[in-house]
Amino acid sequence: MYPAVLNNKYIKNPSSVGIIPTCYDGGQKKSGVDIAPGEMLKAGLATQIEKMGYSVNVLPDEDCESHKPESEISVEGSNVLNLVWTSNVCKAHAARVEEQCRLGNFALSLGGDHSLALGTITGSSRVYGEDLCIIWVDAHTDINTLSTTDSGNLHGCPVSFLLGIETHPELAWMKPIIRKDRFVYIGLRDIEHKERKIVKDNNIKAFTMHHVDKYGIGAVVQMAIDHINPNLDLPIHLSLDVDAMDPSVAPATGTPVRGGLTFRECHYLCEAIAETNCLVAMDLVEVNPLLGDESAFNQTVAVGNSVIRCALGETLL
Ligand SMILES: NC(=[NH2+])NCCC[C@H](N)C(=O)O
Ligand SMILES: [Mn+2]
Ligand SMILES: [Mn+2]
Repeated sequence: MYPAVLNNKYIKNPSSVGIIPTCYDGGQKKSGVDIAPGEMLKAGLATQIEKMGYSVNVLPDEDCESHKPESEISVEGSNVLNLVWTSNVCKAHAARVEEQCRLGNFALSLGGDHSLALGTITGSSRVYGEDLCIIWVDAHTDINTLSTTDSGNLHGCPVSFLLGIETHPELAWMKPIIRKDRFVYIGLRDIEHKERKIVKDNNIKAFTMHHVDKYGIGAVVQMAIDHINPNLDLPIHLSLDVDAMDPSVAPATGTPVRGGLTFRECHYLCEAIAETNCLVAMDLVEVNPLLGDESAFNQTVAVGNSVIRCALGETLL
């Protein structure tokens, strides 16, 4: 079932990277997040990764328009938008992530908004099962349910579905769900009231920016990894929302929140996760090149690409 076996466990340090672009923007309302994968590739992402010694396979962009239903469903007691469309896109994306993981390739998903994680993490969990550990790096918890979401934006909801806190028949393909004790947040600083309760009631480990200030990023990453994967023998999927970084570092994003990770803190975090040799998949989401001026755009695309390289093992020396 596993893509490859080393020491009776997972392949470590895959030598090939599958880049899976899905230009989806229907999980929120600002246009532009869908052009991010193209811009990141145009800025040289694939060649940069090849230069690190990987073989790289860039998959075609998913045709999100073809997944648009003729009509959307409405959910009682919820103002959720684009449920069917998001489900269709993420289901297709999950199959592509699953395939890359089965081939033993590092599955690198480029979004799109963070609703795409409904697909990215389901794809890797089909291969790695309940061993899969998730590190969710974000300003936001993205753990609204269909009834708690005020915005109706599904990019604020994927975690509740991934952890089995929320379900809907339309998303019944999302199996298996992720173990709550193998999920950890880093970088939080904008959590809605109802989300706080969900995080606490479900005992989900969370390192906010308060913890980063108090302990430093080095200790926070260590504690996060110790929590989900103390023996470093389980596969890790990193879901990185660029808004985890401070808006001065990654300005071109739809829901910026001040007080975020510095340039080095986010790079260090990715370097430290790479050092575990357990990383099997990564998502880079919420870059919106249309928000801000040209320099904000270039800066955000470049920082997105550089954190990806760090997660793949780029070092300073
Ligand atoms: N992936 C993101 N940027 N999510 C932002 C979510 C913001 C807000 N909590 C909402 O539910 O709409
Ligand atoms: Mn966010
Ligand atoms: Mn997010």
